[in-house]
This record gives sequence, structure tokens and C-alpha cells, in this order.
Amino acid sequence: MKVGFIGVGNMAKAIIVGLRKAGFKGENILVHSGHLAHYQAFATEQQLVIEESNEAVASKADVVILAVKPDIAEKVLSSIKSELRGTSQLLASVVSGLSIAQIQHVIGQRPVLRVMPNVNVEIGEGMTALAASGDLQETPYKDGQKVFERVGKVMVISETDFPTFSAIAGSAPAYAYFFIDALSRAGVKYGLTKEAATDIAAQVVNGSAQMVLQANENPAALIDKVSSPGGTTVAGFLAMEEAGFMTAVVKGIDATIAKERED
Ligand SMILES: NC(=O)C1=CN([C@@H]2O[C@H](COP(=O)(O)OP(=O)(O)OC[C@H]3O[C@@H](n4cnc5c(N)ncnc54)[C@H](O)[C@@H]3O)[C@@H](O)[C@H]2O)C=CC1
Ligand SMILES: O=C(O)[C@@H]1CCC=N1
Repeated sequence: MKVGFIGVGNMAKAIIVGLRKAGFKGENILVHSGHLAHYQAFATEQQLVIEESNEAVASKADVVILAVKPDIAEKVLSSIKSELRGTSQLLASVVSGLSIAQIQHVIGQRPVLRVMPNVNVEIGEGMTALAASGDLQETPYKDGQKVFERVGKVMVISETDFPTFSAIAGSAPAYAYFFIDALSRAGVKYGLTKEAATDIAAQVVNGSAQMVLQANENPAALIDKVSSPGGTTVAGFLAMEEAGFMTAVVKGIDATIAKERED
């Protein structure tokens, strides 16, 4: 199976690195993007096949991944339309806010997968949502699904939930990094080096995430297990809440969703 990328920016690079780490051969990854100088070294390092145009990627790949910015996505789709094959080929779009109906309006009734990955696909720890224009058990869709399953967890969701998913999974790595950075800076405030404090904060978030996933317990119950009566944790937790921690997070997600709706 050949996977083609149209647009090789941050997201496509993260997917490609994840695929390569998972053993997907570079000779089966075709790429074309806006400026050769921006991705030539990356393509060479990852042993990818650089195609001379978006059209070439569209005609040769079995799974064509559209990974350009939302504002040019429909123009790019329109330019590759005549190169796309029939119903045996899949067009998978990771473009935020672009619906299956909008894609099919441009390229016709071909198999389309709407995908919302996040950058953690780069290390095989992605959280990706999928919605399909047809039956996910059919070959072209299965092929697309397999690509994202190789780089993390995959969840099939309704298209109406994409803005929410995009906020709490697509954008949220940035918010999780922000929390790690905040915890780390607090460590630095009390004398730890930034490097040590960041290592500590990242491992704590990593371990805590594993606890939520593996212990199959509500995070609120886990908070209670750490919070000894009259102890230090509950004092810190309540001070964070007084400063509006939960409200700040939810407001951040509200703004993320509002921005996608506005675009
Ligand atoms: N960065 C992220 O964490 C996520 C991004 N996305 C979506 O992925 C898409 C790409 O985002 P990023 O990679 O972050 O943006 P980016 O700006 O890093 O990459 C876009 C790439 O498209 C290329 N490009 C511009 N015009 C082109 C054309 N006519 N033909 C082919 N390539 C062209 C640019 O040179 C650039 O390399 C967006 O639609 C975004 O909504 C989705 C989930 C997460
Ligand atoms: O910031 C963005 O627009 C994209 C969508 C999800 C993550 N990054």
C-alpha cells in the first residue's frame, strides 16, 4: 500500500515519523508540498519518495492524505480531482474544520475519511478520530484506518463531535505541554534546574495518564487517593481551584471550539 501526503508541514511530518518508527517503508510514502526546500532534507532523511506535484501524489497513492492548511484545502482538492482514481482509492483529510460533504462537493462521491490526529502520532502515542463517507469495513477505508492505528489510538466518532475532539485531542497536546511547563517552572522557582524539573513534571504527567487509563478509575477518585486529610495536596489543589484552574481549562477549550466554528 502506498500512502501519499499532500502538504508536508508539522502534522504530516509527525505522521510520517510515526509510520517510519512503526516500520512502514519510506519507499511506500509519497510526498509533495509547497516549498521543496522546507521538506527535502526531511524526505531524504526518512527515505521518502518526493513527487514532482500534488497531482502525481494523487494519481499514485492508495491512501492520499491531505495535510494542508484549511484556507487552501478546497483549492488543492479541486486541482487534484482529475488525477484521483475511482472508488478503490481513499482521500483522507486531516484538515481541521473541513467536512466530508465539503470534500465530496469538490472531488465527487469518492471514499473519504475525515481524520483528526494529534502530534503525538510522532511517537506512536497519537489520539486520532475518524469519520468515514462509507462502511469502515470496506477496503479503502480499512487501509486508511490502518495507517492511523499504526501511530496510536483511533476512535470512530460522529462528524458533529469533530470540533470538540479537535480541541480536547488535536490542540490539547499544546495544553498538556503548557501544564508540564507550568509545573516545571514552579520547580525552578524553588531551585531545581529547568531540565530536572521538566523531566520530573513530564514523568508525573505520563504516569498519571497511565493510571487513569490502566486503573480504569475516575480521575476525581484518583485525586482523592492522593489527597490525605489535612495534608499538603488538598491545600495545593484548593489553591489551584481558587485561582480558577478548571475554569481556565474549560474556557480554553471553549475558545478553541469557537475559533474552529468561526473559520
Ligand atoms: N499541527 C497539528 O497539531 C494538527 C494539524 N491539523 C491539520 O493539519 C493541517 C496541516 O497543519 P500543519 O501541518 O500544522 O500546518 P503546516 O503549515 O505546518 O503545514 C502545511 C504545509 O502545506 C504546504 N503547502 C502550502 N501550500 C501547498 C500546496 N498548494 N500544495 C501542497 N502543499 C502546500 C506548506 O508548505 C506546509 O508545509 C491543517 O489543516 C490542520 O488543521 C490537524 C490536527 C493537528
Ligand atoms: O491549531 C490548529 O489549527 C490545528 C488543529 C488541531 C491542532 N492544530
